[in-house]
Amino acid sequence: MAFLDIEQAVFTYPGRLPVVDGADWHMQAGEFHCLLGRSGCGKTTLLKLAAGLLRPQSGRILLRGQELAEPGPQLGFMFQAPTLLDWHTVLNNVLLPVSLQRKPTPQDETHALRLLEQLGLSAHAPHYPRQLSGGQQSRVALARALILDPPLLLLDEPFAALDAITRAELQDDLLRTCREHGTTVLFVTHDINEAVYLGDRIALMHGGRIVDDWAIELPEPRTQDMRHGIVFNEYCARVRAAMEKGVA
Ligand SMILES: Nc1ncnc2c1ncn2[C@@H]1O[C@H](COP(=O)(O)OP(=O)(O)OP(=O)(O)O)[C@@H](O)[C@H]1O
Repeated sequence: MAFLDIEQAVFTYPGRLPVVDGADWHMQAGEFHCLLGRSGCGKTTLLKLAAGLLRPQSGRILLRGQELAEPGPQLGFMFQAPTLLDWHTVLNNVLLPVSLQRKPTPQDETHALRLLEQLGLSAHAPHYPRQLSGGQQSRVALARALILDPPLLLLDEPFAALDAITRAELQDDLLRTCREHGTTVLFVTHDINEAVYLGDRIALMHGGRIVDDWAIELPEPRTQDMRHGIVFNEYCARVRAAMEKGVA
């Protein structure tokens, strides 16, 4: 039994051919999994199945061996747009998942402030989202996704709208924070370089299925200078060739 098992999952939007068509994917606890595939191949749909936001018409999604019925506090989400609430401060945005369940305690506030500190945002806790840059807003969204210490974090191209340098900084923040918290991560991207940098494993989706799942054996912690190394670029070339062929 893995931490998250997707077994023969099938999902079809009404009036369409199946988008997810017998996908099998198994994720071990504490690993960083990247889901890579061409645009429109069904990555977001598979992520929503893994989150319990959609139910498969056949097949099963098992979290720690239990069939997933609906999204719960065991899951943190982060999407491409930070989707912060403009009328709440940064601190209250981070606390939102707590507020939806109960009144935040002083301990919750301390936790939120610690996450903001880890992400270099301490000074912005009393500010409003409109006073922050795009990269800072993404960091707030990441802190919000982590506030309930979810064992599983699902991210759908969260850094796609950011410039290259901010994106690299956020990638390092994400890796460090998830390692510290022992979070299992499912990260959707169509950027090969990003997938190789972040992933312990990369799953390749094509034709509604996972057609390959590679272990990326780069040293830990990852550092930006690895991107220029031979091994890193060999991984990128291998993954690109598989994506171009459509199969591994
Ligand atoms: N709500 C919906 N209703 C009908 N079809 C949908 C819906 N959502 C997605 N699709 C279709 O399902 C297919 C897969 O979409 P999905 O967003 O899962 O792909 P993706 O790999 O994440 O794409 P991208 O990389 O471009 O974000 C696409 O053809 C899309 O048009």
